[in-house]
Amino acid sequence: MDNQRQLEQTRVDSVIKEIKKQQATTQIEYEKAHQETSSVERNYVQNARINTLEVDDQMETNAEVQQQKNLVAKTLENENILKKQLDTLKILNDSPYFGRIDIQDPDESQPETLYIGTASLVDDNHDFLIYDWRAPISSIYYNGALGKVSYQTPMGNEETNLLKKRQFTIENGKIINMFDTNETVGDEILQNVLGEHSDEYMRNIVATIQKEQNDIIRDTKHDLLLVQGVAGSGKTSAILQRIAFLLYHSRDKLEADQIVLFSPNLLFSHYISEVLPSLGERNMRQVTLAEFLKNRFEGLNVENLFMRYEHEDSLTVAQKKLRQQKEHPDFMHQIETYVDNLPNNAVQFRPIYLNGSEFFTTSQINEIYNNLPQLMKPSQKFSETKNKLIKFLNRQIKREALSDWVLDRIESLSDEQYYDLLGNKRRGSFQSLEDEQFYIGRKIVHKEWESVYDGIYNDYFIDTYAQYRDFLNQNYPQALEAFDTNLELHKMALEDCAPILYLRDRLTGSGVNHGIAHLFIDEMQDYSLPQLMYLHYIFPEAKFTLLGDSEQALFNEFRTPDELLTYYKQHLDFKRANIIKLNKSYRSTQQITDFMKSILPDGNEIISFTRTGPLPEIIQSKDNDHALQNLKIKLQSYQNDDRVAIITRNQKEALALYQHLKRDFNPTLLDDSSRSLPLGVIILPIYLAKGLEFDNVIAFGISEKNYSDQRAIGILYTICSRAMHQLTIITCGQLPTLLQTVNPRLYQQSSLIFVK
Ligand SMILES: Nc1ncnc2c1ncn2[C@@H]1O[C@H](COP(=O)(O)OP(=O)(O)OP(=O)(O)O)[C@@H](O)[C@H]1O
Repeated sequence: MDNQRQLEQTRVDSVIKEIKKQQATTQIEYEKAHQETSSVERNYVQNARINTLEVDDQMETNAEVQQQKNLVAKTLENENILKKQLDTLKILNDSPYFGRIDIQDPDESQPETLYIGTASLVDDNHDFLIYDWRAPISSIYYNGALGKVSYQTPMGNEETNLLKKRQFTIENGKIINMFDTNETVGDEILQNVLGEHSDEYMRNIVATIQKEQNDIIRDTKHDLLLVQGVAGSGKTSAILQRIAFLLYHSRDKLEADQIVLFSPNLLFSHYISEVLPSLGERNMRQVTLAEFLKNRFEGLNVENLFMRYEHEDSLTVAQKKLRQQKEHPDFMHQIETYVDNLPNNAVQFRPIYLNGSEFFTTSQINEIYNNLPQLMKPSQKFSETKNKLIKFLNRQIKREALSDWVLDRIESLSDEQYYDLLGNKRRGSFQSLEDEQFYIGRKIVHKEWESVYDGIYNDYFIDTYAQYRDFLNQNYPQALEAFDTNLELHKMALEDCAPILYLRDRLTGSGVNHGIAHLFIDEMQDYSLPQLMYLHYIFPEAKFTLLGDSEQALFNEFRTPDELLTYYKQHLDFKRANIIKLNKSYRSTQQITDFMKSILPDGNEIISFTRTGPLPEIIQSKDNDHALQNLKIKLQSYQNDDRVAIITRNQKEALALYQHLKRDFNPTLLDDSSRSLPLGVIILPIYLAKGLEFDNVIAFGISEKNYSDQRAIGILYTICSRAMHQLTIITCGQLPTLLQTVNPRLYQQSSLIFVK
């Protein structure tokens, strides 16, 4: 192997030489392109500034400006392409590839050797020195055992014989590790990767993608892909790789901003933000459900999952029942029936105002709507009403264009303002001066009445809340009081959001976005079905990839993966749905995984990855003061640059803990607006730790009182599964029942600081 290693190193050296050569030439081209863009931009600015007072000049200027604008866009595009090439070459320069496959095609006499890396590299002879990991042929590196293998190409299925599979770890141009493997993409390299410390940013897993993860990444057949995976099984990693794959696979028709990822919180958005750039791709759009809803309910304080989680215990049985009803798909179907059969006189119109007085009154709008053919659907009537309102408005504008106030305004315009209003028209080119004044006058009135246009375009003439209230009144009168109180307080309950938006969009025919091609939802167990139904309604072209872990359901009731699939198939109208399950947990050491799986009733399905570490530690404390004392002793055992997360059940506990520790340990208390993960001691409630991982986790405040309810198992499981290397549980009082069933051999009990 030593000889082999030498040969491979020689190849690495020559590939790096080629990379450096390409870097040098691309850099020159890039600088040239950059200069060109700057000069074209300068030209553009100058031309745009040219004296626009002379009519002929102005015409010429307009045409030239448009031409220059196109030129700027073109040179900029060229510059961006070169910049992307440079970024990719930089990534390759550090580590050109991580895999090699030797294949023998049936019709070839000689085997062929291919190297696989983050991106392709082609030399002057058009030979591939490196194949992109997303190329069709590369899939056999992740999928195939030695022997006969097949892979998908755009032309159909191809077969070949896989003779060798070799893995490398290359750092700064030197082979650190290299070995041949048969079936899986190697445990040894995976061991090393997983043994490293956690970082502020998630890393890509391109060199060690596992077979079942590869199925998720390369799936292009299904329009609903459900990924159910145990904690730490690489769901998030796999979907980020999937996004990179899709961008490559459909590179002619898919752009990063046609992909939306709903992430669980802002910390998580920050945590995963480096993965795609490290693969040479642009990031997709990212949004949290809370941000998405906040944008759509401007001016209202929209409840988010965290608020709901914090207040969960204060709800009455009746309130919980009502919420369940609102989060049932039937509720959305009732809205459909309500909207589709809405009588004319029940549509809740409201006036459109201009400067405080009614411009279009409710009865005017009602009249337009009522006079439309009865057979039209409400959304058609609504858009027809909109068209008619615009026509009325335009007519009014024409009437107003030569009124006294407008003529006065024209008189007082400066030359510059006048030409601005003329736009592409030429002064003096109108049939008469009155025509020109009429033209300018219309522009002035149009500007002055812009808010009326806005009101019509943005559907302000329908009172959505009153409409929803009417729906509740007919179907759930018991829900009215709470809804009214909320509105008075400018609040909106989370369970009302999707139904209201659905009602509004279905009634007005607006809100639908055909431009989104893929929608990803992480932590899907936290979404209600009405929310998903609404997202499917407004993103009708989007293929959905939903990932989650039923066991980590902090907010909703538990459903098994198969129940979920059936449930979604029944209520979400997708044609080709598929579920992929991941059972192997990669994040934590075997000791931590074995411990956390023993908390779950059916945890046996979880397979731990064979990476060893210390047993989880349970420190029993007799009361809260003692628990704090133990916590402080434990914290002293860490170094300043360790990242230690103390995870509590809720924000109140986190805050109390922060007060106790702030003097001695300078901890960081995270809340739902936090965006980054500093080193040192971090305190956070579990819902903010979703999707994240830490070298060391301390679960604090675990007591029988606090952890005996229905949600306790899911919460404790989620807390424990955030730990990569070390897990400590500090209890308060005797061991809670849910830990009593855990086999004592799976943890170490710290007796040193235990006081009876
Ligand atoms: N194939 C792989 N190669 C290297 N590391 C991997 C692989 N799969 C997963 N990991 C690592 O395992 C850890 C957990 O992965 P990830 O966060 O994607 O899991 P998850 O299923 O989304 O977890 P959770 O649901 O608990 O948040 C990460 O550190 C990730 O880098």
